[in-house]
Parts: sequence; C-alpha cells; structure tokens
Amino acid sequence: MKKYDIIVIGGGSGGLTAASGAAQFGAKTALIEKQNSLGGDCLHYGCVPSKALIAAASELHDTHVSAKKHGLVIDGKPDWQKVRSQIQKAVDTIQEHDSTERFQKLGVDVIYAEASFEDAHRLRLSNGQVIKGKRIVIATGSRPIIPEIENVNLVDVITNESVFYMEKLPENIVMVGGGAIGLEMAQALSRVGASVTVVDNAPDLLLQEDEDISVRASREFKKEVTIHLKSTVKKLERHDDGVFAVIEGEVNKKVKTDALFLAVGRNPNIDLLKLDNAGVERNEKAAISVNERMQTSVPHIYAVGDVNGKFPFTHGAGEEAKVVIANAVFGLKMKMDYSNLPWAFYTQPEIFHLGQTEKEVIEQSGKDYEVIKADNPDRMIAEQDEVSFVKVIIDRKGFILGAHGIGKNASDWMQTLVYMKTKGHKIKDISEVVHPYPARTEIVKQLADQYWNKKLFKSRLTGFTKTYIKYLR
Ligand SMILES: Cc1cc2nc3c(=O)[nH]c(=O)nc-3n(C[C@H](O)[C@H](O)[C@H](O)COP(=O)(O)OP(=O)(O)OC[C@H]3O[C@@H](n4cnc5c(N)ncnc54)[C@H](O)[C@@H]3O)c2cc1C
Ligand SMILES: NC(=O)c1ccc[n+]([C@@H]2O[C@H](COP(=O)([O-])OP(=O)(O)OC[C@H]3O[C@@H](n4cnc5c(N)ncnc54)[C@H](O)[C@@H]3O)[C@@H](O)[C@H]2O)c1
Repeated sequence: MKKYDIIVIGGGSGGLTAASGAAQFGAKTALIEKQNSLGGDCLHYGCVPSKALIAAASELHDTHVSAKKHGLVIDGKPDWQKVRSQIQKAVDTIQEHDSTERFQKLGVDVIYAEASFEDAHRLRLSNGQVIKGKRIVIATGSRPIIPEIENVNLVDVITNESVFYMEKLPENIVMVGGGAIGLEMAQALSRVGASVTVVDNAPDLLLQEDEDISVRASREFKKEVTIHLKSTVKKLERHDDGVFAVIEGEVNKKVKTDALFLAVGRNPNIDLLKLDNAGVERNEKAAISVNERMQTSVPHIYAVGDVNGKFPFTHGAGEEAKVVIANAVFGLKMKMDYSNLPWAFYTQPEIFHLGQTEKEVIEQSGKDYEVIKADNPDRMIAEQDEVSFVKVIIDRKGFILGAHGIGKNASDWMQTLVYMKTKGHKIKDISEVVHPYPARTEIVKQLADQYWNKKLFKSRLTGFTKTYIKYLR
C-alpha cells in the first residue's frame, strides 16, 4: 500500500492549491481527481467559462447599444457556435496551466480515480488501489441543487455544468433562481440572443448585499431581463403552441419555454466519500463541518472549498487551502480569517462586496459607525455611466468595516479598499494617495476626500485658521 504525508481529494481550486503547496514544501503528496483533467468547477463549469460567456455577451450588448445611439441598425442574432468556441478557447488555454504534467513536476502524484474512505487514514480508489495518508484534505466541491419540478423533462434542463457546452442556444429560457449564477447567466444569455425569464422565491434579489447596492442592481437587471420574485416554477405543461413553465407565488402565470436553467444553490459533494467510515461529521446543510483551522471532526482530516460551505468562491477555497498547508505540513495552528475576503459578481454593472453590510454592522455594533457614499465622479459622468456607486462603512476611528460597490469594472477599482482593510489603514489614508485623473478608482478617493474634508472643516483647526486669516496682513 502506498503511503503519503498528504492526500488531497479533488483537483479543483482548493485541492490544487493544497496539493501544489504541500508538495513544494517537501511533503509526499497525492492528488486524487475523479474527472480526467484538473481544474474542477471553476475551470470547466464555473468562473472561467462564465466569464468568457459574459465577455462575449458584453461585447455584443455594447456594440448594439452604441450602434443604436449613433443611428445604426444591426439586424440578426449572434452565432452561438462562435460564442461557444470563445468559451472553449478560454478553458483550453487555462487548462494548460492546470495540466497534469505541471503538478507532477511540482512533485504531486496525480491519480485519476474516485476516492472514498476505508477508514480515517486509508482511501479506496475506483482503480482498485488503496492508499494511506497521515493527513487527508477533502476538496471535492459542490454541484447544483436540482429542485422538484413536475414534468421537468418536457424541455432541456440546463445547469452550470451544461450551459457552456450546449449545441444550440434555446430561444426561450426560464431561469429558476436569481442568485449569483442566475443573474450572471440570465443577463449573458439574454445578451447573446435568448429570451430569459428569472423566477426566484426570495422577496428581493441579492439579499446578501448591502441594500444600497441591491436596489441599484435590481433596477439595472430588470431593464434587460424579466424577473419574478416571491415565486417559483411548479411544473411544466405541454400546450398546442409549446411547453409552458407554470409559475406560482406572488406571480401566477405560464411562460413559454424551451429550456429550464436550474440555479437554486449548491449541494456539497460528499455522497461518494463514505465519510462515516472515517467518522467525519456534517452540518445541517450536509456540508463538512470544520473549525477555524479547517480541521473536520477528525483532526488529521481537513476540508476546504465548497464542500465545507463556508465561503463558496475560488479565492475562498485557495485561502483555506493555504491555512491547511500551514497546519498540516508545518504543524502550525493557523486560523482562517474571512473578514478581508471580498467577492464580486460579474454582471453589468458589476457588484463588489467586502466585509459587513450596513444592516450587519447595526446588528453587531449598534449605531456606532459612519457611512460615506460617493457617486458620479467625472469619469463616470463623461462616460454617461449613471450607475456607479460606492458605499463604505467605517468605525469611529475611520477603520473600514464594510465596502460595497456597483459599476463597470467595480471588481477592479474597489480592490484598493481590500488592501486598506487588510492592512489596517484608515479611510483618510487614501486621500494622501494621488490617482491619475480621471481614473475610475477616483471614485474611491473622492469618497475618502469627502470624509477627510468633513473631519477637517468641522475641527477646531478651522476656527484657528479663520482667526489667523482675519489678522493676516
Ligand atoms: C457558474 C459559476 C460561476 C462561478 N464564478 C465564480 C467567480 O467568478 N469567482 C469565484 O471566486 N468563484 C466562482 N464560482 C465558484 C467557484 O467555482 C467555486 O467556489 C470553486 O470552484 C470551488 O472550488 P473547490 O475546490 O471547492 O471545488 P471544485 O473546483 O469543484 O473541485 C472539486 C473537484 O473534486 C472532484 N471530486 C469530487 N468528488 C470526488 C471524489 N470522490 N474523488 C475524487 N475527486 C472528486 C471533482 O471532480 C472536482 O474536480 C462560480 C461557480 C459557478 C458554478
Ligand atoms: N462571480 C462569482 O464569484 C460567482 C458567480 C456565480 C456563482 N458563484 C458561486 O456559486 C454559488 C452558487 O450560486 P447559485 O446562484 O446557485 O446560488 P445562490 O445561493 O447565489 O442563489 C440561489 C437563488 O435561488 C433562489 N431559490 C432557491 N430555491 C428556489 C426555488 N425553489 N425557486 C426559485 N428560486 C429559488 C434563492 O432565493 C437564491 O436567490 C454562489 O453562492 C457563489 O458562491 C460565484
């Protein structure tokens, strides 16, 4: 039986970081992946193909909008096969970075097989092998939840696993779920030529965002996509003129559809692992329970990424894997800190989120905080962008508690605030940094200037300077 210092199950965002880090620090490492290539959801069914589709969709949308503005009429629909090849090209290029050979060169034993626990140290692989690990990292990701919908098979059922590889773009799509996947994909698919209706059972979109952002975002999305809230799709019905999705809830109607896109959340991939053989516990959401050191209920078994359900983003999985390397390879007691991890949704406008929302601040710290908001700096005005907006919530001393932004490329220009929060800077510090006029990041500086000016002109210093100027000869 082969023995390893570390065995990593799952070759996606979390597993690749854990395996490459462990091997480079000298641990004898095996990486087990059940598909026939590395990269996981992010590369094959998530971040990469979705951003490639969004890029194609945005180019098409912007072309249409500017042509119309200048009196040019563009007719016809985009060629889905061409859009698809742009997506495939992006995946193939990044796949080279995640190649088997690259990880082998780093010293990782890459094994393509499905893994399950024989006991707390031994794994049985679908190729018949049994291997033993001193430490084991579970990084098996998640998959889409499939809700019960009567007669669902009357149309094509799409999830994030099939959408990027569809032969044909359906004419009418009903999207069940208007969360991160639902909104990014609904807008992109409608921009490449489908007619999309989003149905979500929540009272509002983007409930996890600060209200100032979600209100603005909802307003923008509703301009492009039909959205029905507090409702769900109960069943499909075949009529003479096609198949209809029966929507029930606050909205009760039937919408003609050729495909149902299911995006109602994720289930952790634990079913194949036989966790009970190792004694690894799950929480009420069926995700693997972990402590701050990313240890499961069995201390030498760790879990990172979507499978623990804590922060289901690629960079979250990567950060958790770094904590595991420190603890499992070096025997440290490092804790995972989520407070400086941002996320962004790549809709147009983009949505950016860091730290607490104003509602969360009130719930946790009462009224002892300040809000600064900024919109409409010169660059946005020049580009007729009326949406871009930033809101920062600070404590009494000026330290950032939360930062929320919306606008074109917000994921880029809001990043300054992540640096500041992570490094413990006060909001005024950015006033001292020169930004080239009129860069988009100026909106962040404008916000800091606003705060600083208010502090300055309210202070006793202003009284002194007034007196000084009065007597100045
Ligand atoms: C449409 C979409 C868009 C997204 N966009 C973004 C984005 O823009 N930015 C962002 O940060 N996040 C994004 N995400 C989220 C991101 O993809 C995930 O958070 C990330 O992939 C999680 O990484 P992971 O390592 O936990 O799991 P994965 O990357 O899914 O890797 C898990 C791997 O484990 C393998 N596996 C499972 N079970 C076994 C087993 N028993 N034996 C062996 N191997 C097994 C799987 O085959 C898979 O390769 C997106 C997700 C989706 C669905
Ligand atoms: N840009 C990014 O980083 C990005 C993009 C896409 C996905 N992701 C990740 O993927 C995860 C999963 O995304 P998701 O969109 O599947 O989940 P989600 O939790 O973001 O959204 C699910 C939505 O479905 C709705 N819903 C649930 N059950 C329903 C039902 N029966 N009928 C109608 N609506 C229902 C919910 O109200 C919610 O709005 C996200 O949490 C995020 O971490 C990230």
